Amino acid sequence: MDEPVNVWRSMRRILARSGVPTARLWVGLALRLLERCCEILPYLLCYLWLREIAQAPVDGFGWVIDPASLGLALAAVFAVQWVLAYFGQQMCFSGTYQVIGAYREQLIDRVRGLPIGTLRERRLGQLADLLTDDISRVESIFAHITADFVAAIGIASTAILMLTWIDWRLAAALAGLVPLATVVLMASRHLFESAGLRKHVRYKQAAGMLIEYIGGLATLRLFNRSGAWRVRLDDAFGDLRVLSLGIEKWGGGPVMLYRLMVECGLLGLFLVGAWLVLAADSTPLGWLAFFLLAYKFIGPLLEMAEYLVMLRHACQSEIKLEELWRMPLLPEPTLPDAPRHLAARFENVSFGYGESRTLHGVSLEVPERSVTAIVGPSGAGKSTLLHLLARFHDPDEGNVRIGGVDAREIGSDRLYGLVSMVFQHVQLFNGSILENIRIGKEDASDAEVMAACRAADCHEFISGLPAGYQTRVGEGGLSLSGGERQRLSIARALLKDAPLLLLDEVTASVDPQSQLSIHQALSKLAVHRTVVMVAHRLSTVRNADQIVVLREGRIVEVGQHWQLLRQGGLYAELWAAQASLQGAMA
Ligand SMILES: Nc1ncnc2c1ncn2[C@@H]1O[C@H](COP(=O)(O)OP(=O)(O)OP(=O)(O)O)[C@@H](O)[C@H]1O
Repeated sequence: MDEPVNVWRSMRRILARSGVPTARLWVGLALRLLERCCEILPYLLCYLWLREIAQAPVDGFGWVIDPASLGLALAAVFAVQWVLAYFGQQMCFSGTYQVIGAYREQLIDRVRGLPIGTLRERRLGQLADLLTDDISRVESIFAHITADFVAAIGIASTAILMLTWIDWRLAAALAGLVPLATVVLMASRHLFESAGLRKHVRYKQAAGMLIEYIGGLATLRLFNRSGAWRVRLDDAFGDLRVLSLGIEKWGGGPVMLYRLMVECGLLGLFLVGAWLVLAADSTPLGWLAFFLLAYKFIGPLLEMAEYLVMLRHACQSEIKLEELWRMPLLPEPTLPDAPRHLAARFENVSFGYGESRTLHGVSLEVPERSVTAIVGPSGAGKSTLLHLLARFHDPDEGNVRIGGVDAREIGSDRLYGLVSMVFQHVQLFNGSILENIRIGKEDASDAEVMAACRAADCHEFISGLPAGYQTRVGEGGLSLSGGERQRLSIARALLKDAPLLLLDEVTASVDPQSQLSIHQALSKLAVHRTVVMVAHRLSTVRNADQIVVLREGRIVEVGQHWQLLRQGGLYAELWAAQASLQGAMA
């Protein structure tokens, strides 16, 4: 977040991003402005009444002397104020929710259109924070702070107008105080902003550490390292506390200074006013009215300075959301093309996540209805290669073709209709097992779901659960073992019945018994499909039609198991290493 805070720019961006008519919001704000302007009218009426009593009447206002007329006029003012307040608040709130509702919906749609790779890179917690906490801070800009800010402008300007009418010299001196104090407030802006940026960076680091600490707590405790980590975490949050105090100092300090300047000035003006009365250059009534109205002018101005600080805080959330808005979407073709067959092809593909390259000029044929296994040392780029096929990212150079068509030209809806992917870590959603498997095919009948589960070898364990297919899983539901989750995800993929199947280390974290049943389920899934799988355990890919060996982002060998063993290269080395490990463990 390098962008400096600019309240007006943030507000304009929110309104533009929401794309809905904003008339209701503006009318609501105008009504609230009028309501606060009316707050001065009772003072005016009382002042006129006192002038009548003091026999210094104002032309045209003789009627106020009659208490009934005065009471009626006051009642009318209160009624108008009440109506304005009621409709102003209603329209302000409904206008805000309309704008922010649309802003949120468009942002969620935008997030939906981000490349899957980008979504996987961002921490889910961060995204959830942005879409909940930051949006509600942005909402407060229009729902509360701007309305209060505008209302404060209303009352301050009416008060100064009336003061001008009563004694223009004192009013001019009072108004002159404000620009002076505002200069001090503005000068503090850059200090506040740089402290805000430092806090944001430190907050990101500390939040990342906290998530890591919670996620890895079991491991850290096993290694007796949780205490040491706790100290690191305390340090990070300690720094954050210091920076937050810095924000308060630079954010709140200038407001206090502004307040001090305005109040000292006011004191001076009261003394000058009193002196003018004594010198018979002003009336005691004028001085009293000035005394009361000056507070009505200064009070809202002091509030405005505080609202400005609140607005800046809220606009920092808008800037964070703007980063999300600006993330590039997955480009969609204007005229999507349909793949003509089910073979895939990498043509001189290079790709990197940042500055450094992960894949270098990879070329590979994946024949139709075959099983291709990708193996190699850790970090070689195996998963990245698979992800490019599912268009989690687009290559930096070269093309990925499916059925003869560049994956970029297929369009994501059609592409994801063609592809089923089973990951090592299975995401289960909050809901029943039935609902979780139906993600594979929304309109699948119960019988279809059960058939897929039988084929994936999970029908038996699901039937044994207390609520069977209605058992709730996911957050707050039943926790399943790695192998059970894996088989559910295979059932999901079977139900989807997509012709291109991508498997990313699906048996890496399960026991040998589960491995066996997962492999049996996968063999059923692989029939008549083009399968590309990433595997660490070479014994699981022995029967693949072709094995692709990657090292440091380059293909170094391609062939069948026996060919690669005979070749005596990297695959043979990896095979020998795994065999000796198994021998040692047996
Ligand atoms: N989202 C990402 N952002 C930045 N770098 C990444 C990202 N994903 C992978 N990498 C890096 O790219 C390189 C290749 O990663 P990849 O996961 O494709 O390798 P792999 O061969 O599948 O490794 P492993 O067998 O350990 O899973 C690694 O150096 C990894 O750190």
